[in-house]
Amino acid sequence: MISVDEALAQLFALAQPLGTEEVPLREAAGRVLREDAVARRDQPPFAGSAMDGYALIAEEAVVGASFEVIGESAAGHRFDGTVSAGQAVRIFTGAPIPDGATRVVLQEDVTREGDRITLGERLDTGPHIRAAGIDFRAGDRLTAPRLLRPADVALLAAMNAPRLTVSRRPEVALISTGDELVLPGEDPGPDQIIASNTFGLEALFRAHGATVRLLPLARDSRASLEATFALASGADLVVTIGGASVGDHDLVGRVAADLGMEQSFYKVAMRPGKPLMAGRMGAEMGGAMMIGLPGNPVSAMVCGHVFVAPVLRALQGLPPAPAPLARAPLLEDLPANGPRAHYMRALLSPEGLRPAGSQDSSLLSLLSEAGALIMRPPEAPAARAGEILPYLPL
Ligand SMILES: Nc1nc2c(c(=O)[nH]1)N[C@H]1C(S)=C(S)[C@@H](COP(=O)(O)OP(=O)(O)OC[C@H]3O[C@@H](n4cnc5c(N)ncnc54)[C@H](O)[C@@H]3O)O[C@H]1N2
Ligand code: MOO
Repeated sequence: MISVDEALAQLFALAQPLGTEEVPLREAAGRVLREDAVARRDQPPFAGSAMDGYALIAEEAVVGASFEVIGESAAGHRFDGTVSAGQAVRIFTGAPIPDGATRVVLQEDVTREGDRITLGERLDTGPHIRAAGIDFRAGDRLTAPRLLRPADVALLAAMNAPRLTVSRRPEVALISTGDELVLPGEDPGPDQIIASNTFGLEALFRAHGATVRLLPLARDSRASLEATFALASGADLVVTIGGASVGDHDLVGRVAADLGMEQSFYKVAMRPGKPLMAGRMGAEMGGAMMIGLPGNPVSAMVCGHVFVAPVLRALQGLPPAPAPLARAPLLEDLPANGPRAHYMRALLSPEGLRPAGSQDSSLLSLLSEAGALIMRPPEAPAARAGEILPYLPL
């Protein structure tokens, strides 16, 4: 059995970054930028007003001073003349500052009669001018690789970058195994259950940028598994669920080996998720990376968060890194941990982390309620309420 860190290192060794494609800006959120985006212009491209008011010469802005309003500068429509002594230009937020003006006085701080304004008692210090290029300059870069968030998309739009080079989406072939499984909406027999983590994992993979080829449910026979594996051909990553343990009907490892899978590891010192396996499929399967998840629903989902999500990020060209952990206070004492890393389902509230009463790896209701997996390293000593513990947000 290897440690979680070793398993991740071996997975990252298998996960070589995929190729790239160009997408329009509107489809860039959630994708990984693979080539630097370069600003085509300064932002703002001119010195602009930060307020609605009057542009004038800063030295003349004293309480009681009076000015002649000689024109208007609005966003998109600059004032073409020059502001001289005793003059002001009506100006609006985002409008270019007219030549000669060095300050904007808020409209709340003046009284206006016809074409004249007089500055009132509560003048602030201004100048309410945004210099050209304070946000970014032509030639500035948003550097790759980078997972593009909505704020990045706004920045890229401002940089006038209408198309971006991003990673191709990894295609995951998802195989669920088991004679007991039926699909949601079907009529299960008395000994059957609904394939569940299949759909949780599909959602998780898609949230991490993948497209998912959802393959038909494979039965617990060599023939069915082989036929289903064949349908995975050409995918970047083959993920199986179930059939990973030591039972007579747990055939995934054996069938994958017969299909030329070169195994990197089997079994990780963690719970849930111990019977995890990974490797690379044979040439006839395109040499795709393979991850075999344990079937217990919580185990499969936990392994999805701890291993598959980081792999999907690495495939898209982000630096290999474990799932990011957060920290929060523990609300109840915890006993010492055993030799395997323990990912404990816990309720996350503003006060902190309350471990779920049962840690049975079949309980999806508890996983759904939990906002966090408390990360207990192997042999962690007992933890007291109030201690700050690392957790994986769900
Ligand atoms: N003698 C031992 N038995 C078991 C061990 C062990 O070390 N020695 N490990 C246990 C652990 S830990 C786990 S985890 C499970 C993993 O077993 P498999 O990967 O072989 O999974 P299955 O046996 O196929 O299924 C387990 C459980 O999960 C349900 N399942 C499977 N796929 C789905 C799905 N897509 N959606 C919903 N539920 C699914 C399945 O019906 C079973 O109830 O092995 C332990 N046993
Ligand atoms: O590791 Mo199993 O994944 O404990 O239920």
